Amino acid sequence: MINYQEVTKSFAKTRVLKGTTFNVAEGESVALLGANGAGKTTALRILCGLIDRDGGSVSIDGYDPAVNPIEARRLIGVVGDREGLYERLSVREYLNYFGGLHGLNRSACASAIDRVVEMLRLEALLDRKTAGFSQGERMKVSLARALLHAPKLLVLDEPTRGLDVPSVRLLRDVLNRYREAGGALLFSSHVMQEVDALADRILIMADGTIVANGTTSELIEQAKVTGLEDAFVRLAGMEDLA
Ligand SMILES: Nc1ncnc2c1ncn2[C@@H]1O[C@H](COP(=O)(O)OP(=O)(O)OP(=O)(O)O)[C@@H](O)[C@H]1O
Repeated sequence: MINYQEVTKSFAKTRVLKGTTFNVAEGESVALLGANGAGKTTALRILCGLIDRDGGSVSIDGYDPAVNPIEARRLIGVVGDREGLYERLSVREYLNYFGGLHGLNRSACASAIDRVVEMLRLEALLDRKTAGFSQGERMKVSLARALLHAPKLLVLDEPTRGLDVPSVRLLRDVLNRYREAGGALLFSSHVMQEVDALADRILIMADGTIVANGTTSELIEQAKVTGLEDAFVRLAGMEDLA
């Protein structure tokens, strides 16, 4: 469903992506690991059509997000590193607004909101304005927005950052239910436990390229170590820093 080929991107004179290549199949869950500044957010933002790439090609079910952004965004739900809530809107108003942007009519929007509210246990927050929401509440609302149009692929940038244990468990439960319904996931993370629990396959990013790609056990075997964290450190070339 995702075909990401030889993508390049620079900011001023800094080359961040130097030919990044990976695929994600329909219904697959893939984690993107990399040190701080490796380029994970940049790669995900290009995939979602939020910034332009310099070179290479990106396709989501045949749609290039830079050329067909509306078609591409219909297929994906995005939970970014900045949640982008509108603080003057209540959760209900916010979800209604995004339902409208996705072209859902009034009744389709109402049932989509009911579905995500139930899934994320948002009932008590529904008529509150989002100003002052905690990190966990903000994540839930972002995820509700991302799931509203029942996308085939969810893209999440460090989804558990700043979350307490119950919120992480709720997130994991929602993502597992989404996957059971056939959805694909691509998420970045620094938390090995979460990667191990959620990903079918792991991509390790270093110096602007994907340097390793495999299941947890394949990466451990390739690195000749005993755990995922050690495999990550070795394959990402960070042993001198660790
Ligand atoms: N808009 C921008 N302007 C200039 N430099 C940028 C911009 N966005 C990202 N960068 C730079 O690109 C590099 C990669 O950043 P990116 O956010 O993609 O990394 P990351 O792997 O997501 O890191 P982290 O794990 O810390 O979130 C960094 O050196 C960052 O400073």
